[in-house]
Amino acid sequence: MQSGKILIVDDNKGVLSALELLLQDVYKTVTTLQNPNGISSVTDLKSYDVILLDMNFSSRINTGNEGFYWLRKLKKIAPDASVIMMTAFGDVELAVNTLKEGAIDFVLKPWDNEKILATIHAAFQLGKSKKEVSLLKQSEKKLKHLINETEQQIIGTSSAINAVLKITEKVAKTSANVLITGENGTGKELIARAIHNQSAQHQEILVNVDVSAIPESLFESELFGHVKGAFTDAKNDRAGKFEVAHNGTLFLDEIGNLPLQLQSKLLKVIQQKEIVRIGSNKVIPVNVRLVCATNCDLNKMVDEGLFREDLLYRINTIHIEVPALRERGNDIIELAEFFLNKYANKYDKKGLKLSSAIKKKLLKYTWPGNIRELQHTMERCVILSENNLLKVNDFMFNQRQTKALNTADITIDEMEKNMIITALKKYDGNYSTAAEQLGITRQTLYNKTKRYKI
Ligand SMILES: Nc1ncnc2c1ncn2[C@@H]1O[C@H](COP(=O)(O)OP(=O)(O)OP(=O)(O)O)[C@@H](O)[C@H]1O
Repeated sequence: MQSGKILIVDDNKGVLSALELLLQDVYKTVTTLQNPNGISSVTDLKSYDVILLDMNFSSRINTGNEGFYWLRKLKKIAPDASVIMMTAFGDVELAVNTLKEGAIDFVLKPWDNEKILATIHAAFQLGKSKKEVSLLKQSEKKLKHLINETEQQIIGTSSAINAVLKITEKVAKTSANVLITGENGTGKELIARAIHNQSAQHQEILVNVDVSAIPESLFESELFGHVKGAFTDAKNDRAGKFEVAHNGTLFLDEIGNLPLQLQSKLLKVIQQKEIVRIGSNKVIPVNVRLVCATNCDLNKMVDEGLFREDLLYRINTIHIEVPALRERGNDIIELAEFFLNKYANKYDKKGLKLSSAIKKKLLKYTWPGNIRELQHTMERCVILSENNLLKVNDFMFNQRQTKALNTADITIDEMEKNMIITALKKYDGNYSTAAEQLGITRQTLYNKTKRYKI
């Protein structure tokens, strides 16, 4: 027996008892109503899965208008109920019109038992699917909310960061594509998330893609999806990141690392606002707000033929440059104290404070790894601290950098080694660009990294 609830509304007693008899062995609850005026007093009307509704109640004038009237009333109270109209007069045109008003099907009287059972069953299944979809949508909404909840506070009051936050707020409300640039660890991803969270699509999700982490051979599949059997490892259909981000924000991090040949594929999707999964020929429209980030100089890359100019124009309607930490003055102390509290709580070491000597040192240091480096420095310091007042000795700054700053104490070889490390770090291990910046050939750079065991 099906668990469904069926309501039959008909002024003909014979019809009611015949249908009740037919359905009571199939569905758990079968309720009959002879007078449609009783519809509004059925308190749990919304809980009915299927409602069978007669088209003609005032027996003399069979225009079907009463059916329309009661159908509208029903749909108002229980918009999700599956309503099947019943008409004794074979007036198919009228019955078809009820479909436009929200009925899902109609049956003609006298009915064929098997046919009416099949119609009711189909309506019941449809209602069930609709409820499932609605439940899924609700949990999707909750999930999206949870995903977006990772919103993090942006610390800092310097004019440099304030200018960034101001433009972030302005651009968030538009649908413009945004390019965020800045050194590693300056908070580009944080800014991308802030744009999404202040945008009209904040209820939807932000999909984060680290372009440099995707092997070239998988790029298309990751971004545009594939269908089962499209290639050896395609065991199932899979949506790409563009589809997942539909109606939300797609954050493409490290866009400067995208190989040229893939740049044209990305450009096509951005221009056409549609994707085709690998192995399929079905065109799927995608509506995403694009935010890209990079620590590369894309204009320079365009000049060098490494980045498509037309793609650059597409992605940087608005350009936000996130300043390096060393350009944010006292934000360094605000951030250091923020991370100090965070890790003091995490490692249960409350009451820690920064000495004025260490504050001076923090302000003087150049923070090549920016906020990420400061964050790690503070975590290490909290773990290793033995007193409440943190002193210079508690801090372990990036050895390479501190040495490089104090050039008087190091050899030329060490200086060269530091320069190579810094250049490779700056260009994310890209030998060609690092070699160019250092003014040596790629081969020389390669030989030197081997010699210095970098
Ligand atoms: N203003 C800020 N306030 C608090 N935390 C910050 C701030 N800026 C950055 N962070 C934190 O610093 C870390 C690095 O930030 P993020 O990952 O956004 O930098 P990024 O510029 O995207 O780095 P990458 O270039 O390496 O991708 C993160 O843990 C982030 O939460």
